[in-house]
Amino acid sequence: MPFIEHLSDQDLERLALDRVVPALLSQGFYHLDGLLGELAGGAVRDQVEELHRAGALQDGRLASTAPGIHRSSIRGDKITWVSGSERGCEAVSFLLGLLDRLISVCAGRLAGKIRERSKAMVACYPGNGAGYVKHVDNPNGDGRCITCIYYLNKNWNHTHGGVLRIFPEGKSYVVDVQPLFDRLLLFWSDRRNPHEVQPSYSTRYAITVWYFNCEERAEAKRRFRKQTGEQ
Ligand SMILES: O=C(O)CCC(=O)Nc1cc2ccccc2cn1
Ligand SMILES: [Mn+2]
Repeated sequence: MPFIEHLSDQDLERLALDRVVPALLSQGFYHLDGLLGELAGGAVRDQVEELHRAGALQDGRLASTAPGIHRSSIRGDKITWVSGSERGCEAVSFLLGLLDRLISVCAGRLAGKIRERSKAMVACYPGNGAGYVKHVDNPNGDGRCITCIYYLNKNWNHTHGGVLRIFPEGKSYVVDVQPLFDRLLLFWSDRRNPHEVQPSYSTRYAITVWYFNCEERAEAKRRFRKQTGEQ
């Protein structure tokens, strides 16, 4: 089913240059509503729900868990990684294509070469009060430059919790973002944007991709090869 092109190339360019880039440069984060529209946004949500129903979402891994600390007290999401080429992920692929177009226009105005990204991480907080403790996505220069999160939750309100709270570095205020349907949030992945997911009391779906700064990514790979003794 061909999706209605909700955003033309010109719309995307205007969005990138007039809103996303200025916000990233001045505040370090930006969110917008109505990215895909009801039809395509709904199709993405249906495909993510189907992944969940099919049991494709597993407990999010942790780098390390201190003995006696149960993982879900740190990170209660269930995730899977998709490239978008999988059967049943056509709408996710459409979203990723749109994000790639948006970021490539932004990249022309931002420092560093931003040309690659991660696969898409599809995440579900099951609504049992689990969240994700305050953390920085890229604290040590692993190459991740921009975090893009697309939210899928219809009829979400404050009683459901699940707010993404950003603690912008060096600022006295916090930024609360509700995980609303068809909402896109972008922020610098490094120490400028520690963030947490507050306890969620309803099923909370999101898709995250990380865009890489090529030089930082290449340097991180060199460091990794040196540490692991590979030539
Ligand atoms: O769903 C949201 O609003 C954001 C949740 C979130 O921060 N997820 C997340 C998930 C991660 C998975 C692997 C490595 C680093 C990660 C950092 N952050
Ligand atoms: Mn994060």
